[in-house]
Amino acid sequence: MILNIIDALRMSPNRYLNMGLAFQISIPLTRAAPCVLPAALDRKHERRPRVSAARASNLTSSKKTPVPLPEAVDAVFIGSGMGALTAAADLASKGASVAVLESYIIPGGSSGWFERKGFRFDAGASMIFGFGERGTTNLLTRALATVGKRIETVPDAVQVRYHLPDELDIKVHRKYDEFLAGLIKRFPHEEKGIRKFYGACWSVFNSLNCMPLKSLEEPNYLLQVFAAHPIACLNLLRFIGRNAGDIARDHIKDETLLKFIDMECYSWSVVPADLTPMINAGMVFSDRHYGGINYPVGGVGRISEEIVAGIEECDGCSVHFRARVSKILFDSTGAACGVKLVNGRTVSAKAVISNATRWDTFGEKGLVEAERVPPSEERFRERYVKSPSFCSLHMAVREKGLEVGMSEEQGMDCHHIMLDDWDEIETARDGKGTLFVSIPTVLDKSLAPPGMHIFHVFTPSWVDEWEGLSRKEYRAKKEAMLETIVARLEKKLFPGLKSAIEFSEVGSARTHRKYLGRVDGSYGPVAKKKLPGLLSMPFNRTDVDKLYCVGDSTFPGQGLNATAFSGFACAHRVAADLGIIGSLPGPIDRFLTDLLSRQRLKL
Ligand SMILES: NC(=O)c1ccc[n+]([C@@H]2O[C@H](COP(=O)([O-])OP(=O)(O)OC[C@H]3O[C@@H](n4cnc5c(N)ncnc54)[C@H](O)[C@@H]3O)[C@@H](O)[C@H]2O)c1
Ligand SMILES: CC(C)=CCC/C(C)=C/C=C/C(C)=C/C=C/C(C)=C/C=C/C=C(C)/C=C/C=C(C)/C=C/C=C(\C)CCC=C(C)C
Repeated sequence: MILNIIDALRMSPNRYLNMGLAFQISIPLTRAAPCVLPAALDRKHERRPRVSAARASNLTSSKKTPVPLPEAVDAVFIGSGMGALTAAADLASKGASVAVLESYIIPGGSSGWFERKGFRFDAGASMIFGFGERGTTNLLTRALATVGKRIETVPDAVQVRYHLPDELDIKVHRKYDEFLAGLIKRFPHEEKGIRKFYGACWSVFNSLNCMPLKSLEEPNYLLQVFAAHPIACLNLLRFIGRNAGDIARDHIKDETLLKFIDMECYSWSVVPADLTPMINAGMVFSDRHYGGINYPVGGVGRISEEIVAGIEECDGCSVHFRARVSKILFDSTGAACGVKLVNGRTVSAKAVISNATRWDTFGEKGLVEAERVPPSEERFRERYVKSPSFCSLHMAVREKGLEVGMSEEQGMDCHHIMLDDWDEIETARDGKGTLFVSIPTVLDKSLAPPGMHIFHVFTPSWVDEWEGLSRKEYRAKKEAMLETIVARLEKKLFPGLKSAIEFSEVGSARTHRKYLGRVDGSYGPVAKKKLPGLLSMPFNRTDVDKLYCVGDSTFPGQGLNATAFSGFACAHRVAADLGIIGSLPGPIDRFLTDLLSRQRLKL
């Protein structure tokens, strides 16, 4: 869901140019001293002054003199999504030299942003998990703290309000008891089942939330975590091969309630409960009541801006924009040893980490040449497919015109999910399926001028719907999507919306493909068939020596908090491989890791 570059350049070319130039920064080549890090997690919040996106980008660079791309680093990252930034920050904090190469002009990938006429829009992610203060699952708070950063957030009292068929109007309150009371009121005959299903989610979450979260393919860590938390580990083993739908069906019989649970899963995993791993459901359905959903003041883009600033404060570490990688380089042993950019420049590295999707890394036109793609990637493609992309509407809306629809009962919650017909949940095209609505100005007024709201509305959409159109037809299709979606929202949620819109922009699956560098603009990999929970999702190592993946193509999948986990896990495995942290003796480590991978791949 990202901006149209032509419009962006038309509106403010210098700004984007400046942003690009601001990041032509580099570093000395030798191994760096560890940063003076990290800030304690309980450090007092500091409200940062609001700055424009361009200025904020310039400010993220703590280094005054632009320096060129490094020739060699410990770890080079392809892309700067949340997975890569977390891993880079963690490695930087451990003393490794890192270079992050991002093809776009700002960091964050799906958690990026753009500005128009004094409005700051979130390009993608807007409902943020993992920003809590307690436990170990608050991985975004931790990713920032790794490089000494922290962001002020606004707690959201309601995670989401569902407006579903069968007049199912459910608010997911931050307070668990309030959410449960609302659901039980609607399905009193299923009280026991509801408590059992969501109770199982808590059981998963509590087990995760008591242990340090690192790489599951680092046997030394696994042994330690088993020794320190045996009950929690055994409990996780009980759930790791299961899907949420199976557990829901163990306890619940009412078909409408089961459809609601499908929607609860679909709203973030884009597959129904049957295909949604229970570990992930446990995280999402519990963290929203534990750490809560918290909106970062100044917009979602602040997270990646701050992590970038933190990385750049570490010796030997840098982040580069307009730095598109065209291929991964290999040495004579077949191990990855660096990357080549589209401009012909190269960076050598002891570890190469791809934050591009699996398809963009190993696919037909991917970063790894066909003859080097290992057979395990074929197995991945047998199990996972690309989810659809989204069509996104970004709208600046006058508060005044909306008052008609904003009765106390209707409420102005930040996030809404709307569906008119259960059969349309996954399949409907042309804006007739599930609508996701995010109005971040409900929580943070600073994103828009006084009296204005930001609406980000999106719906699943496939790239094939947008291919083969002339320029005129493409524009007309965007217009038609806008009309259909606004009409649906006016009818059910926001009367007066149409006339309150000051301006709008529509992003298609093609927009996502282009600006996120994601194949077909896909939201991420989803199970092709019913799989044993998370068991067959690849970890960070690949079958190519010294080449790692990070981000939503790796365990545990989509979501900022999930990709932050993959980042921590990746940094841990890479640090062990580079000898930065201790691990079991090499051959034993390799034997155990391979054994674990082989067993998982059979599943
Ligand atoms: N509310 C939410 O939490 C929410 C909402 C929307 C999306 N998401 C999810 O957030 C997750 C974040 O994903 P992620 O960490 O895997 O990454 P990402 O897709 O967000 O970022 C990848 C980055 O890599 C860059 N890139 C790709 N190929 C490149 C190349 N060849 N050279 C240089 N740069 C290149 C892209 O420009 C992009 O910035 C995704 O799962 C996404 O679906 C979450
Ligand atoms: C040996 C073995 C293998 C094992 C052993 C046992 C153990 C130890 C285990 C462990 C495990 C672990 C650690 C795990 C972990 C996990 C995790 C961390 C997970 C996470 C997850 C998360 C997630 C999934 C999240 C997500 C989210 C999302 C996606 C969101 C989204 C949202 C949306 C899109 C919505 C929007 C809406 C509106 C706007 C309305």
